Amino acid sequence: MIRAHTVEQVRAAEAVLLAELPEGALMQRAAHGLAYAVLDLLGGGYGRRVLLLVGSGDNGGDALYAGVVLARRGAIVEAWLLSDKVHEAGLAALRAAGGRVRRLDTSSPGGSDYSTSQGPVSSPFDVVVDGIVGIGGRPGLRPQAVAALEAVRGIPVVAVDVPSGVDVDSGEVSGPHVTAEVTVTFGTHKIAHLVDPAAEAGGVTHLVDIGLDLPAPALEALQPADVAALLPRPASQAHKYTRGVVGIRTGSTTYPGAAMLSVAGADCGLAGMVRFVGDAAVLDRIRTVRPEIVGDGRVQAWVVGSGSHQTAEGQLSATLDDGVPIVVDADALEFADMVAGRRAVLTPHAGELAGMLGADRHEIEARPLHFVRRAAEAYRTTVLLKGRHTLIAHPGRPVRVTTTGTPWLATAGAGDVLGGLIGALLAGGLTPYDAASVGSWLHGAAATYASQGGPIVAGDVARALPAVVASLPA
Ligand SMILES: NC(=O)C1=CN([C@@H]2O[C@H](COP(=O)(O)OP(=O)(O)OC[C@H]3O[C@@H](n4cnc5c(N)ncnc54)[C@H](OP(=O)(O)O)[C@@H]3O)[C@@H](O)[C@H]2O)[C@@H](O)CC1
Ligand SMILES: Nc1ncnc2c1ncn2[C@@H]1O[C@H](COP(=O)(O)OP(=O)(O)O)[C@@H](O)[C@H]1O
Ligand SMILES: [K+]
Repeated sequence: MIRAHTVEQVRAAEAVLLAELPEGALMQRAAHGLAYAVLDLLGGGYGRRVLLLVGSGDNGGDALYAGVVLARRGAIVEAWLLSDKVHEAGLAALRAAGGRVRRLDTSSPGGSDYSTSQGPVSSPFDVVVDGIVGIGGRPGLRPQAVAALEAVRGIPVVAVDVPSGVDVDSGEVSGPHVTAEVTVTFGTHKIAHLVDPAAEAGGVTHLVDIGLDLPAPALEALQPADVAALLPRPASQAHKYTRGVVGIRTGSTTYPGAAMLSVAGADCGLAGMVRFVGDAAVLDRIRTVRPEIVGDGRVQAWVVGSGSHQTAEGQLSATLDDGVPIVVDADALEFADMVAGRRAVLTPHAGELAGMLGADRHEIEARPLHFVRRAAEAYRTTVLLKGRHTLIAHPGRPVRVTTTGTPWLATAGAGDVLGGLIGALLAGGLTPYDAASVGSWLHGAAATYASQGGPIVAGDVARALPAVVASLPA
């Protein structure tokens, strides 16, 4: 499991270690981890040109001490100081290691004056280390930082702890911020590493263990071993009914494809049987390609909503009496009040969640974590907000984030496959929270597997599911 903690949690854990360790030890751990990540990116140190952007706090201190390590490996290191106040011991160490230092003229309102006692900016750099702000920063960047970043635009950036300027605890972005290739973080992931839009700004995250002892996380991301452990697998004495039956009430004569794709997601082999309840002509079409699909009967989970058109309300209310968990998707989300407080997974994309909460789609996209939590509280059930990094919220549980997938998954009908898959996992006995997060992980992994870097359609995702399940650790 990848776990992410709030700044407050990190500060508290850090305080315990700071009291135990010699002064500066924690920063040395962080700086060494950072330096080795930079060496990794550059393929070595000797002769490489490294620019450190150094802010006023310990984030800048990390950058300065990493600069020391890099200078000792033969790198040509230059630091641009963005504030009159900097980590003095780190600065002295960098100077002693042969690093060059430029003090930005912070009196210049635009912050664009880089002329210093040592002359104007000259050579380009191989990498920029963003030590502007870390977990102590407020969202946005000051003009000096913006100007410095502008001057080095196009050069790969390694962010220290977080890409400066993002809101660390929400993953929101409300002003200028760094966009990094790699973010090197310490002790644990922060929320901004996993939640968009900040997560996208940080590039690949590299975690350096500094020995923090941390409480339960605010956020978590399943890894293959977690998915393998949660996956419902057939017992040796299993039969189809003990494995669970999933019922699909989706599609319509107008949208038969939605029914076919929901069934494809459900019919991935993770449930014992799949029932389709709907238009007879649609069932006939499904059976021409999937002869194993049966009609109405008892189920352990329902999937309702995609392509239901005007029948969504009736389809949803028809499922309620069974008292089994329900996946509520697409057209049925308008009637999600009906499942408030029940075992359910609501699966909106940003536009659908906007409709449910009376918000604007752009607001949801800018603050997905805030809104998915709000929806889970409002409906007192599991809510899965689809996107590049899908979020799954359930009252009282850490939000789960899905980091599998590819942008090629943004294709018509992919959501129908996901709904069916989550239904199969519910039928297999997972809780709505686990079914949603395991389903979302498998769906993203299947998309990546099917895509191999190229385009895919929704049916390809469903077809790849068995191979992805088979590739999980035993
Ligand atoms: N915790 C841990 O376990 C470990 C932490 N470590 C490291 O320490 C980092 C945290 O250091 P920190 O607390 O000194 O805060 P940090 O983020 O460097 O700077 C905050 C200062 O910046 C300023 N400022 C604020 N907003 C700004 C803005 N938008 N744009 C520009 N400037 C802005 C403001 O100062 P001001 O200029 O307003 O006086 C504020 O005081 C952490 O991220 C990690 O790298 C590791 O070394 C070891 C393990
Ligand atoms: N940029 C992206 N990167 C990765 N996955 C994405 C991206 N955009 C959307 N997705 C995923 O693609 C799927 C789209 O589902 P949905 O919006 O319901 O489409 P449809 O209604 O056509 O089935 C979701 O699983 C979502 O998480
Ligand atoms: K930073």
